[in-house]
Amino acid sequence: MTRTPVTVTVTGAAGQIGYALLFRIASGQLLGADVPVTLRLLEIPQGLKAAEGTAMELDDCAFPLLQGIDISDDPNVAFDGANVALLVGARPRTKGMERGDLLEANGGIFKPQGKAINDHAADDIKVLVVGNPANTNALIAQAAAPDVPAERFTAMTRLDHNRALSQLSKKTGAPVSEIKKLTIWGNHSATQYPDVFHAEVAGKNAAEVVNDEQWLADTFIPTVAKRGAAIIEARGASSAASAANAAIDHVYTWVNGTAAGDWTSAGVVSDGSYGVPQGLISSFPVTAKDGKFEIVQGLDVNEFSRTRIDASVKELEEEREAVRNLGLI
Ligand SMILES: NC(=O)C1=CN([C@@H]2O[C@H](COP(=O)(O)OP(=O)(O)OC[C@H]3O[C@@H](n4cnc5c(N)ncnc54)[C@H](O)[C@@H]3O)[C@@H](O)[C@H]2O)C=CC1
Ligand SMILES: O=C([O-])CC(=O)C(=O)O
Repeated sequence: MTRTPVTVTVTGAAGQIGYALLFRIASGQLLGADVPVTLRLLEIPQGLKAAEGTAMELDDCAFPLLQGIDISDDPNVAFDGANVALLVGARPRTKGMERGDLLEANGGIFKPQGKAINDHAADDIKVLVVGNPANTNALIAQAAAPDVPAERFTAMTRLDHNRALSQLSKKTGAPVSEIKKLTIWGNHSATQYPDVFHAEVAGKNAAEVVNDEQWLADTFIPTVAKRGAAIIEARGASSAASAANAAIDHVYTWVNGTAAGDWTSAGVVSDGSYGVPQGLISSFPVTAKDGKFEIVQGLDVNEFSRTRIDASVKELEEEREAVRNLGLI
């Protein structure tokens, strides 16, 4: 194998998403079946032993593409030379915690990680933030990395996108492979807006195929937006394998591109498109080409969509204001 290995740093490596993610990265599903990888696992000191256990299991898979595994509790070490960073580890909301407390606790994680990426990562670093609140954590990390182009920081809404694909497939009877151009707008939260108005089902407009605005408003949108909570209720733990799968999809698409005639959804830095204030990390319809995401331009946004996009963007603005007041950005 002659190709230089790609260094992939995963934070929260000993957590449940980490456990579902690392083996797929090492097997070549993140970057491609011919791309060797070196893994860097970042954990807090209490998580190091479990991360070592996961590294032992990775060894035991004898993945041909896996060139090495390093484990650290120091972001400056873990992000050194990183080409791809998956920021999964975050402080979960615990009982009695207000939103401000959650943002502050996560600021303590994502600000130093953003700085470590700024100071130590490779020039081509691509960052995906999975840990919640993902969009605002991505904003905190990005603000702490002034030397890295802002568009290299993204937040994960691909799980929401995949959830929407699956729900629309069930409703219409069309396989997911026949559904194109779905969009998740806004925040990875209950205010997100899954939009089918530009989507296609087997080449036909999805909203016309469904032809049921009440189903969209009362069933589809809340099912997708509240799916995370429904999984927690059913499983007693938050989504892990599906979240890891979406992280794989997000990075694979970012690196290898979107198919012609389709797009995907990702939380990316707004350039002001569709009235989303510049600088917010908001979910948009995006294409990927040559390792870059681009926001799909020129879509008509109807009244039904406008109200919902605005509500989610308003929440993102409030989160940005809160972290600004906390001195995190
Ligand atoms: N954007 C999305 O679609 C989704 C986001 N999530 C979020 O992903 C995050 C991780 O979820 P799980 O793996 O289930 O959580 P988990 O609690 O099982 O694992 C988190 C891991 O992060 C580690 N960690 C905490 N602080 C860290 C730090 N400063 N540096 C390195 N590691 C650190 C912990 O020790 C733990 O091992 C959560 O915030 C969750 O809400 C989950 C599902 C979907
Ligand atoms: O709700 C959670 O904590 C996990 C999550 O983000 C999701 O499943 O979408």
